[in-house]
Amino acid sequence: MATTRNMLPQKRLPLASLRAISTSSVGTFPKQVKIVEVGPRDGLQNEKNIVPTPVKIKLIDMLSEARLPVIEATSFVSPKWVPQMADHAEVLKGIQKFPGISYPVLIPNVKGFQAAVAAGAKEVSLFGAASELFSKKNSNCSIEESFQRFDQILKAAQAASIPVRGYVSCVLGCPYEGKISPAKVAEVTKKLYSMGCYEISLGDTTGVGTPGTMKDMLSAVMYEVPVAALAVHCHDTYGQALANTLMALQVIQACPFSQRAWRQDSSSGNLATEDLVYMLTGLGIHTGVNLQKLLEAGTFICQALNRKTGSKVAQATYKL
Ligand SMILES: CC(C)(COP(=O)([O-])OP(=O)([O-])OC[C@H]1O[C@@H](n2cnc3c(N)ncnc32)[C@H](O)[C@@H]1OP(=O)([O-])[O-])[C@@H](O)C(=O)NCCC(=O)NCCSC(=O)C[C@@](C)(O)CC(=O)[O-]
Repeated sequence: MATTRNMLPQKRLPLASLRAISTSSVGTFPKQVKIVEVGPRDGLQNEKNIVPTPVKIKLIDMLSEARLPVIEATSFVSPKWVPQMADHAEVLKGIQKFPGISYPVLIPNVKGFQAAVAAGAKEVSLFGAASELFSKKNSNCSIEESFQRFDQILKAAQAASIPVRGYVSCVLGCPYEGKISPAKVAEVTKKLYSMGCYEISLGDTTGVGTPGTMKDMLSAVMYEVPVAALAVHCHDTYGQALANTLMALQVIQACPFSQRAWRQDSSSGNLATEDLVYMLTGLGIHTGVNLQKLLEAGTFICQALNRKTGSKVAQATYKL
């Protein structure tokens, strides 16, 4: 059975994920954006060598110091599928929980949900796909079967008063199926929303999207799901993540049904959080993130992994 290392694109570190809430407009952009940092999960899950648990914990603590409002800490998936995340319970228990910061974890099924809650998770994220083949390769089930799993998770989560966020992968293309229709993305997203996910993050898993395809996809999804429940998760494999993020911010802000509130989530293969924060700050958009401390967290994980940073802002700041 293949692992996700073969299924998902190789990623540079550090990673960024962003979720935006706009309370009023700055030109055509939201005034405020909520960034969901996914580096400790989405980035480290693809590392060739197992990253030591203390390194993961220190990274998350440094990201907390940088005041990322949401930090996806780990995933309670099968360690046979993703050995990198096998220390999920130790990571979740070992990190400092800063007031006002949430630390959701990824789960694929009820078994993962129960293990996550036992380790102290207060929020979980489930993940589906708009591509049948990707669903099969990532979760060993069809899209329809994944809904049955989600139903079980959402019932268990409701009983435990745990909020559930949803991901839809391959919204702008699939590594196995190629083009994915916006209508299919809208259908899967609508299903997750109607089942009870409070927010759905639309993932450009392989980073093939462009501002054009982002616009078309979002237009279809926004027709079916309230904008306030949407987020985007943009990988940077083709260098489009910042542009796609910008387009998503504009499209959603322009939506007449958005009531000036929407959520965005942009992650990467990988868009560096530093670059994202730099761009948003330049647009006058508030994130609450301390860029200097974020740069320090990026430097820490790159040194720990013996990796050159993928962040242009870090390269420029430190003249790398
Ligand atoms: C879903 C399964 C488990 C199905 O995998 P399966 O092999 O069909 O599962 P199963 O139910 O037949 O169980 C097989 C074994 O796994 C165990 N097992 C079963 N569940 C769990 C669990 N939760 N935690 C720990 N162990 C588990 C289970 O107990 C059993 O153990 P055994 O009896 O053989 O010793 C598997 O396919 C899996 O774990 N997949 C996760 C793959 C993954 O993590 N991918 C990356 C995340 S998705 C992503 O990155 C996209 C995203 C979110 O970032 C957005 C984007 O970029 O677009």
